[in-house]
Amino acid sequence: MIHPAPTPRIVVAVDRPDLGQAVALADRLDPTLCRLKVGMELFTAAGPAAVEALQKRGFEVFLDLKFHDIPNTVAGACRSAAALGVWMINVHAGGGPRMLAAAAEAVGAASHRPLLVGVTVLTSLDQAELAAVGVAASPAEQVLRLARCCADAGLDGVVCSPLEIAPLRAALGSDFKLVTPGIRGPGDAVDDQRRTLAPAAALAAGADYLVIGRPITGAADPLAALQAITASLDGA
Ligand SMILES: O=c1ccn([C@@H]2O[C@H](COP(=O)(O)O)[C@@H](O)[C@H]2O)c(=O)[nH]1
Repeated sequence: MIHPAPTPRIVVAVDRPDLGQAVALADRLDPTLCRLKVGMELFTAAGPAAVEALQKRGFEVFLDLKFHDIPNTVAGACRSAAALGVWMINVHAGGGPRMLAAAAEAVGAASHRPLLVGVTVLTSLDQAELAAVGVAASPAEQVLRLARCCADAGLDGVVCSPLEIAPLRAALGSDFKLVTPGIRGPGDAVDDQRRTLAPAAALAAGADYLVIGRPITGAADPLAALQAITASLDGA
């Protein structure tokens, strides 16, 4: 019996300053092993052409622009993003229930419906920095609060750190998508991330998708790094 290729769980963050460098990186990766994430650095430099170039190479694209504005503006941005034919888009959960509902409604009405997830507490934030911006709750408490807002508004899931997966799964069930950046193996530089976990541990905890940038894109051989992480997920 032929088994279909499993859906890639790894989303590689193509944080590159221009289209040429983004395409060069994509050409050193493999769409059967990963999806790609286009974030604000690349999209600001190259726009929709970046999405199109990566899609043409066979990659599904997570457009990570973290929309955060008044409901009407975010709804329009979500419509424009959906029209690019991307696999997933996101908004900041902190935009509030009405903004989240407007985003969900806009995506629901689109002819191509991407997954819509809400960014909870950035994985670069720890308890002290969260307190500095006026949030007294722990990161885990705040993530859960924002994730409930996302679920209530009809979003498909959230972006969270892999450390918060267990309480989110318990509260929001198995269909709610958990997308986790902050992925670092024991030998990796932590960089600016603060709430991190290794790839296999994140998957075993129940993450749906692992967003990984520098541990792959900063490697001398990005494909070898991707293959090694993919192999480490086997059985997780
Ligand atoms: O909370 C968040 C939300 C988004 N990101 C993005 O994920 C990647 C992570 O890259 P690394 O190089 O693996 O740190 C990056 O594009 C961020 O913008 C996040 O890290 N945390």
